[in-house]
Amino acid sequence: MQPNPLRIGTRGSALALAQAEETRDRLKAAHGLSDDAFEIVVIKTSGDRIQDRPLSEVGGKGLFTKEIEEALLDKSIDIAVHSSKDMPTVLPDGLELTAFLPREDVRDAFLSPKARTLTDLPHGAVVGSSSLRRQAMIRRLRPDIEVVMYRGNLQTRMRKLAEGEVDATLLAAAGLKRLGLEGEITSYLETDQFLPAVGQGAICIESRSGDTAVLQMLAAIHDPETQIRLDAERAFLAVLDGSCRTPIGGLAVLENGTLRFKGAVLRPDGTEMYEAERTGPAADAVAIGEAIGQELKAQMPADLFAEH
Ligand SMILES: NCc1[nH]cc(CCC(=O)O)c1CC(=O)O
Repeated sequence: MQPNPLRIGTRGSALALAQAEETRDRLKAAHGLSDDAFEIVVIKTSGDRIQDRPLSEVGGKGLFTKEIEEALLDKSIDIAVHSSKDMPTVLPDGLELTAFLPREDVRDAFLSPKARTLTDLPHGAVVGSSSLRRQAMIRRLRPDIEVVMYRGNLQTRMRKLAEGEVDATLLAAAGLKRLGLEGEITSYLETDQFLPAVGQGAICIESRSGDTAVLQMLAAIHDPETQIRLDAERAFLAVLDGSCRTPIGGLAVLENGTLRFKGAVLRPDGTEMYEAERTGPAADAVAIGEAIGQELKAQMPADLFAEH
């Protein structure tokens, strides 16, 4: 039994809170604990403060984790709950991703009051997205569409959509499902056409290396399959030095101990895409992810990620 409550650090957005609560509820169920065994500590990050510019302009990944990692290191929290998609590939010394929850839907969702799918949108329609990957993939599939920058939390984005500021938007299905907003999804973008971001749909827990009490507690809610998939995806991203400036997609799936990995890099304007795919034993997850990263690096022109 924990003498002191386990302090769970999280950002304050509705999605971040839902993820922290899901983690707490899984820990409660696994260990037969009550709510008083936990304290959810909300931490405001630089990423939450900056709302008016694309994340790729202000420094990208890391913006949503820095202040939370400082709280882990100074021991004002015990664990941090994150969207794996938002995690940099390199963590500060002394911190590790020590657990992954079972992965949610990895797909991107299409939301529009005007058309059922991206393909059905009228010529010249306006689609809102702040993700360079989604922007590039939309432009690749529909060069006629105007893609506009679209930030803000989920609720803000849905309001802008309802008010007709854009004709459609793309969001991670996982986030909408976790918020009980699955009903807002018009259709799904299948992963063979529209490769998700590395880590999409996976909640990860970060804690201090060697904090054995916490590690023991987390072991009961950890999903090893999600970890294997994320090991491959994060190794892939690390080779490409992926940040929010780079349109990159990557997805690992596991079938009977075999890992299948597909990665893609795109020119931001959607005019070029380079893809690679490979299968191998789950035990080689990191090597497979790295190999795909190297393969794409060798294929793609050096200026692919240059500003346009
Ligand atoms: N970058 C924001 C972010 N980080 C994680 C999710 C969704 C949840 C997930 O992928 O686990 C989202 C919102 C979105 O992309 O629609």
